[in-house]
Amino acid sequence: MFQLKWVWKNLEGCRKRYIFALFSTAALSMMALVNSFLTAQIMDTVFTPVQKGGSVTPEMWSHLVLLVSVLIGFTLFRTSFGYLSVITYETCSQKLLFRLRRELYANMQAQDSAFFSKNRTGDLMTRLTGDLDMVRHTVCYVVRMLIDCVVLFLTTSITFLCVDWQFALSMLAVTPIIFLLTKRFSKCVHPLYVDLRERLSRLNTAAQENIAGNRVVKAFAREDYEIQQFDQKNQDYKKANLKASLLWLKFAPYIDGFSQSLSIAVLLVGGSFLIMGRISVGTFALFNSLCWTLTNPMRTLGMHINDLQRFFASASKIIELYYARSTIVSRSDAAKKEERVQGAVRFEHVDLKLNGVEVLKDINLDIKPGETIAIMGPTGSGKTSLVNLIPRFSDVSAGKICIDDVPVGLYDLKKLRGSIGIATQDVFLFSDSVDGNIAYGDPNMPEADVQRFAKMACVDFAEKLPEGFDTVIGERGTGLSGGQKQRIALARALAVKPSILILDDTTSAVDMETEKYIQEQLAALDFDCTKIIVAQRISTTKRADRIVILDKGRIADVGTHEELIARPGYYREVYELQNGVTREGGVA
Ligand SMILES: Nc1ncnc2c1ncn2[C@@H]1O[C@H](COP(=O)(O)OP(=O)(O)OP(=O)(O)O)[C@@H](O)[C@H]1O
Repeated sequence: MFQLKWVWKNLEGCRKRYIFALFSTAALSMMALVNSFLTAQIMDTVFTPVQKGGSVTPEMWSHLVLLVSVLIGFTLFRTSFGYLSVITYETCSQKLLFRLRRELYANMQAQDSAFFSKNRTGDLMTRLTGDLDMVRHTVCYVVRMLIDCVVLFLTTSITFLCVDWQFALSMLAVTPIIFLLTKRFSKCVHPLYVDLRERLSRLNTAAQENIAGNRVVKAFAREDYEIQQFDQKNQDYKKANLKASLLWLKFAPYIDGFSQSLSIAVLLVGGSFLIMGRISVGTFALFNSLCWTLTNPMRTLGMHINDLQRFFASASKIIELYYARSTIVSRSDAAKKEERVQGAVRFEHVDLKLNGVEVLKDINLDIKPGETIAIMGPTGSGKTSLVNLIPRFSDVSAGKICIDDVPVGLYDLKKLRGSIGIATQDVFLFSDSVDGNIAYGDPNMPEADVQRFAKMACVDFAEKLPEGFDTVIGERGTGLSGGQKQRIALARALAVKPSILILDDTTSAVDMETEKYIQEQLAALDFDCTKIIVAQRISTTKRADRIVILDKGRIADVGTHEELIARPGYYREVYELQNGVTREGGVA
């Protein structure tokens, strides 16, 4: 039920309209009885006397015309009112959908990397599409139908009881059985819909991963395997769907059967009462014509409860996302520094544990403003994890990191990240022009600046693209080589004129000549910038002021290129390996 409360909370701004829509549904359901009443009136006051041999008087004609006119007028009114009601439901539900989509998307933007590693993309997409649509469907249709069922059933029952309680009770006798069956069905179907929702999410995740990784699939010629895997998930989803539908089919014959028995009761009991003269033809016609207003709610209630259970399963998933809070947020007392960050970075006894795995241990490092630090170490030694701590992509488990002597946790997150330019190991470019990608951090960047940073990062190849810097690249755009993508990512990081520039293996796919040019450009930046460069190539690290060697999450050594090649250790080994130098000092 908390799901409905949450929906109500989010209907803020259109609650009055929604209440109007709910009441209009109740009113419309009650109005459904009026036509039958008017028909019964016509029968008892006009048709029956005539059939009994009475003469047709002018009063009868005028009474007939009046009642038929009221009937037509009322039907027109009911139709227009119904139209207004549906429009109100639609506008409220669309408004709710728009708001939820926007808030969920904004909340997702605020999540940290732990959230994205825990939640699969396909699952998040399911929440933002199918699950949200289920919420809209419920607000707009299911609730309306449920109110219609309940009000129609209650008004008809009360009317029947008022007109002839014995006749009414004979018809209502089976209703408790139907309600018990519906309740049982609702209880049984809920876990099936939770399972169905999970299988849909798995299916979407499989499709999304397959689309994203289609090149790997093709490279390993694993299309058949992938189709087989997808088929399996598709089968699972189909089975879960069938299971949920078949459950309704198990209950439906009983519910339908008991509902249909009402018409038999009308004929048997009503017919006997009519023959005995206990009730008029009009009363019989009223019970007969309103029989559907009792049977229909009972027959369809199960289906609407079916939908409601789907809603509960979907809404729970959305609410999880809606209330997900990142642990990495700006503190309320975060310093609102306006001035430019100087770029001094200090690690003090920093430990980092990720999912229980000790990734960094007792890191101590003091980086001065403007210094260039290279970080090197074997795969998995913690280089990326170390640099990720500076913009708070993750938070330290112990110790602290200060920028300009202020702990990173005390910075406003936007200010902190706005002072850092980062080109990550996995280059991601948006489906936008080369220009747009470079100016991502500042969409108002003058074209001259874009060109300047593009030149620094050697994005000269863009001029040869079909539409130059306006060529759309990224997911749906022109294909680029790994090195070209890295250069655009570097230009994007430089373009925000950061106080701290972090390059995580950014030039690994760039040729030596281009790399040399880029390094010269980085050394001559026209703004103050501390550079932290993760690299595996000696050609990249040798120009750094200091080189930090990481090993198994600890700092194993620190020194200049000359100092490190002078002593045995990881750096010298890599140097010798990359330069073809033998132990004895010769060239291999
Ligand atoms: N979210 C995580 N949960 C658990 N362990 C993690 C997580 N992220 C990274 N690790 C582990 O932390 C260690 C350091 O990873 P990191 O990516 O920082 O290494 P790296 O030195 O940058 O490696 P590479 O040179 O291959 O990029 C690895 O053993 C990795 O498996």
